[in-house]
Amino acid sequence: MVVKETDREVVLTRPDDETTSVTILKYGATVYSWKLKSEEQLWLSTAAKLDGSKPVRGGIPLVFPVFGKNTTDEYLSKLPQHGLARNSTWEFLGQTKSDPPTVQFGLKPEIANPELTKLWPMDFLLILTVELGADSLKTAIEVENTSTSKELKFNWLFHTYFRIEDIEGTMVSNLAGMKLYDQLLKESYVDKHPVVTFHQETDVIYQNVNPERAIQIVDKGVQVHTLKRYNLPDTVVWNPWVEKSQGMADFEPKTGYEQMICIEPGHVHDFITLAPGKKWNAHQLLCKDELNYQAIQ
Ligand SMILES: O=P(O)(O)OC[C@H]1O[C@@H](O)[C@H](O)[C@@H](O)[C@@H]1O
Repeated sequence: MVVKETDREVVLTRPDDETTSVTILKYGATVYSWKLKSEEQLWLSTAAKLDGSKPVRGGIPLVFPVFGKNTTDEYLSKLPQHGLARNSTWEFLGQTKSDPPTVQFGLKPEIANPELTKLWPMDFLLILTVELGADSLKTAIEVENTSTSKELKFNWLFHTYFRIEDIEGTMVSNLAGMKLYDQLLKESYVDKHPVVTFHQETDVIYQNVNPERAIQIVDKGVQVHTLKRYNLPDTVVWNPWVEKSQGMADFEPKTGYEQMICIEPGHVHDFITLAPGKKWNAHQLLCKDELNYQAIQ
């Protein structure tokens, strides 16, 4: 069977290749496993909670309507870090296409986490579409402002945890020349390094990354993941390294930071504002591609 639904999750398998599958937890509509020919592509903490008691540490948590912890907006500032989508149980809307196998999940205030919608009383409809290609995974989001009178102000981000072999042998390409905000230094500057490498905690937001740029994760000269984006101008690059991992109870093993890198495409530098009745769409495509070092224009 291509789509298997249980109370907790949905598993989508390629009809032509049962070793290629994606598993989506209804809580947060969180993709927490994507296997390509039996090989896991995403990192998931061994202490991740999959029982709905907290957002999943790993996979692809969804960040909406706010990235990080807001301190200025009247309503968004009341929400916890990264908003309410990853801590709400979504509705499984079913399979929408057989080739490539595609499923959808929906979230609206009536079913979202009531503790959180109380703090952020807005009208919205989110539709997440997950499409399992032969060697790719596309996650697409549509945000609709279902209010007839109020604007909807939000961030969106796919918090993608990629599985890698060894963080110190890994580099991320095609972000050179981009302006970034370093969340640890609290400073903005242009990244002049030809590639991003990792030797310590990293938490940066690249802004307005040209949509033509495919971000590539390269392990000792070999492309292991390629990330393409639509309508997601910013990219967060995060690795907690030693100390920060120690402080996260759901981050295990403690050496797990060596096998993960978060490359998170989003719209987070500023807010999207949707007029009543309007929709906004974006997607990320995780795939494999030739190594392509793109020149800075
Ligand atoms: O622990 P959380 O809420 O899942 O966040 C993890 C990280 O998410 C990243 O997106 C942020 O840039 C980091 O600052 C943050 O630490």
